[in-house]
Amino acid sequence: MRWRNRTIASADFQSWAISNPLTRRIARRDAARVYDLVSGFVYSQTLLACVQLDLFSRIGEGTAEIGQLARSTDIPPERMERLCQAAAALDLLERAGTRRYRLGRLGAAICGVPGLDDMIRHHAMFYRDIADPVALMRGETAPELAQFWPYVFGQSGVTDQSVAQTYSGLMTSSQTLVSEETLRAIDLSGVQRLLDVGGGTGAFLKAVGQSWPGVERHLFDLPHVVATVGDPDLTVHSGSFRDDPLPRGHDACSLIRVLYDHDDDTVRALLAQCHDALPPGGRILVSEPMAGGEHPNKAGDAYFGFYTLAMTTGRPRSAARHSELLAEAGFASIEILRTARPFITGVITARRPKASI
Ligand SMILES: CC(C)=CCC/C(C)=C/CC/C(C)=C/C=C/C(C)=C/C=C/C=C(C)/C=C/C=C(C)/C=C/C=C(C)/C=C/CC(C)(C)O
Ligand SMILES: C[S@@+](CC[C@H](N)C(=O)[O-])C[C@H]1O[C@@H](n2cnc3c(N)ncnc32)[C@H](O)[C@@H]1O
Repeated sequence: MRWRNRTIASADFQSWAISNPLTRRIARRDAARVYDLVSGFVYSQTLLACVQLDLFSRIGEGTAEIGQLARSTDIPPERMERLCQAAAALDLLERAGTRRYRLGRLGAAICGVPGLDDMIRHHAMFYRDIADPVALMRGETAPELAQFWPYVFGQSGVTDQSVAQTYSGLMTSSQTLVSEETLRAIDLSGVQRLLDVGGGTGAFLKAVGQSWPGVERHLFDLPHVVATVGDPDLTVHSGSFRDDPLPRGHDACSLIRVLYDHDDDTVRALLAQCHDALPPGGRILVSEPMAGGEHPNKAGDAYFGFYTLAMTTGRPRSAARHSELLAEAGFASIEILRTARPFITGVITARRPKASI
């Protein structure tokens, strides 16, 4: 590996490799990947500008002309053209003639992902937090994301409904794909009563109701979060898993995008609580984006690694690490399930052993 890296790092080797028919393809591909890493933040900001200016919905299913887009967004036409050309280069838009554009494949896909628009908008804040990544890593900054998700710090005293609604709204809309992936991976047959711990406003349980209508659904979350739940089909329990016991009488419990918000001590205590609250044979389900461990991945290790750093709490964990923590809490029959889009979520299930230890 040392020899490989010394060779690739040589400028002479690089110019030889790009013109040699045998190595040309790999050299070109790696050079383009390096270019994308170097300039990726500009691509993300191009996307943010499109979203902030509502370009995709302004264009809709038809086409739009530069002058029209410029007027409706109050951007000078020459600059609007620059944005549209940049977006077309990224397949967000497509040229539909001179100075006219339609949605590109990726622009159309973004319109179809529930909540992605809001997720992209809130990245303006995340982007400011990682502007000086070294200062962030040294803990010398006061990241805004830490203020945006107040519940993570156990601020159950947060009573401001507008704060609760903003973050619950983002969480709910971003839940659709997570539920979809999770429910595709798991089989809930045999489950009679499911408790969704940290279930937010009940988006996952709503999806469970559609796929598994026989399952009785219970939600546990902080008081100011459950205050906004109005679904009569859900039984709502309010409390904090840090301070209160979990409700009993369920044969399964789920933790969807909950563990990565917290440090290992909180996770250990929460898993132990889930174990105690379940009957022997009861199932636990963990679903959240996961780090790759020995095979680091972009969503878990890069995106959520930095995201949780900016939140100043929590960390993404690999499936192997989750399995260790589950085993430590007394769970057995641990299964790592495959999802079609692991960047959306990874899924693990386990059981409290019948002869409990
Ligand atoms: C039909 C024709 C003509 C051709 C067919 C060709 C074809 C098959 C094309 C494919 C088109 C297609 C279906 C594309 C679909 C694309 C999709 C579904 C893309 C989905 C992308 C999803 C993304 C990018 C999701 C991003 C999610 C993020 C960034 C989530 C962040 C979550 C956060 C920050 C949560 C925070 C919670 C906290 C605080 C950490 O607890
Ligand atoms: C990242 S959100 C996930 C919400 C939902 N499961 C989803 O995937 O959309 C984490 C959830 O954990 C809840 N939570 C955080 N700390 C909690 C605590 N101490 N007790 C109960 N719920 C808590 C939050 O209120 C929030 O709804």
